[in-house]
Amino acid sequence: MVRADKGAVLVVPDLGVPGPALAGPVPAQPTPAEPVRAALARDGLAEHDEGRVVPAVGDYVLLDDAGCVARVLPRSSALVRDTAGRTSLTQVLAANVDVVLVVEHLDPDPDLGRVERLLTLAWRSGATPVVVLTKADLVPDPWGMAADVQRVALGVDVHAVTATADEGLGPLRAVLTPGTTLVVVGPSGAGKSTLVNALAGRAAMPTGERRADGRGRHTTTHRELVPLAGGAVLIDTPGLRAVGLVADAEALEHTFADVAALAARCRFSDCAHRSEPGCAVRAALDSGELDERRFDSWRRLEREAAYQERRVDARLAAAERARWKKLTAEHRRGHRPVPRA
Ligand SMILES: Nc1nc2c(ncn2[C@@H]2O[C@H](COP(=O)(O)OP(=O)(O)OP(=O)(O)O)[C@@H](O)[C@H]2O)c(=O)[nH]1
Ligand SMILES: [Zn+2]
Repeated sequence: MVRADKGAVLVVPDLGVPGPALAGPVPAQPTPAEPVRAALARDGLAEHDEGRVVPAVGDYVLLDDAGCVARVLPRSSALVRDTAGRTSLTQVLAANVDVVLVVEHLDPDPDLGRVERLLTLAWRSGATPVVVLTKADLVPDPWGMAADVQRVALGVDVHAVTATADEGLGPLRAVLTPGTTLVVVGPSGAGKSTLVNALAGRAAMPTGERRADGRGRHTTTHRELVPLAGGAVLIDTPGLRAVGLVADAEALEHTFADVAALAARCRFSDCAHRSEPGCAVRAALDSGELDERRFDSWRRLEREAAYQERRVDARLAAAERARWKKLTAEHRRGHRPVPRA
């Protein structure tokens, strides 16, 4: 699926190419499929394994005979954002993403906390993160800096690049095999568009330099699904750029595998790592094995994840209360309540 619209979605017919054949022109595909409009049910939702959902960019959908969206196929991954909505707890920004490029600049200095945050987001989605450090040409020792970032990006490939001079992009191009779907996340001005254009081999996205109106990306028309060279596909939706964190405990254990391993060695399983005896985390902080910055970053994201969880619980509880209220009211009016399975 290419784009969500009012009551309809734009879909590209599958031409039998492996992977998400949604991108339109790919080199091996001389006749690009034209996107077609497919209507949604009145509630804007479609059947999915886990109940009815809003189709997202990157979704594979099945159409019925009338050309309406009948079903959203199971998602291999989903980038989600927490919503304030009453009905759904999270909003899927992009589905079936294989690779999340976490883009961070080397100049000014990379913000390690932000890298950790975006890695957590990526792990949570089910996609594979890759860190891309941009503007290597502006610093004397990009490799040393990349090594510093690598220490907070455990088990993740870290690349230093100069997209403006097409330097260091080889390993990234190797990732972008046909059918690979990726998203790019990172702060404004990090060089995401420049990077994507270098990877696409053409101006697929407007870069900072060409935006003279000063109004930022929201004014640009989004292609949503951008075909890159080599048959990979980039999902570029406006919401992705400003995505907030949806952390969960599992994703944090992935991003902070080192801290999690230490915490597992604390004497008490509910250790708060403050002044408890036998705290392996404190010991590592004291010896310098774990640095304070990383510990604080972990703490902050843990708190956010816990908050998020409470909010989800509260919303579920409120929905349950509302259901009972309705049943009681119906009962009082003499209707027979219909218990839900
Ligand atoms: N020197 C140098 N400048 C770069 C490099 N990559 C990007 N830039 C510059 O950094 C600025 C911002 O680049 P963009 O690609 O627009 O950044 P972005 O991340 O897409 O920014 P938003 O659209 O605001 O999210 C532009 O002036 C680019 O030319 C690089 O490798 N080296
Ligand atoms: Zn502890």
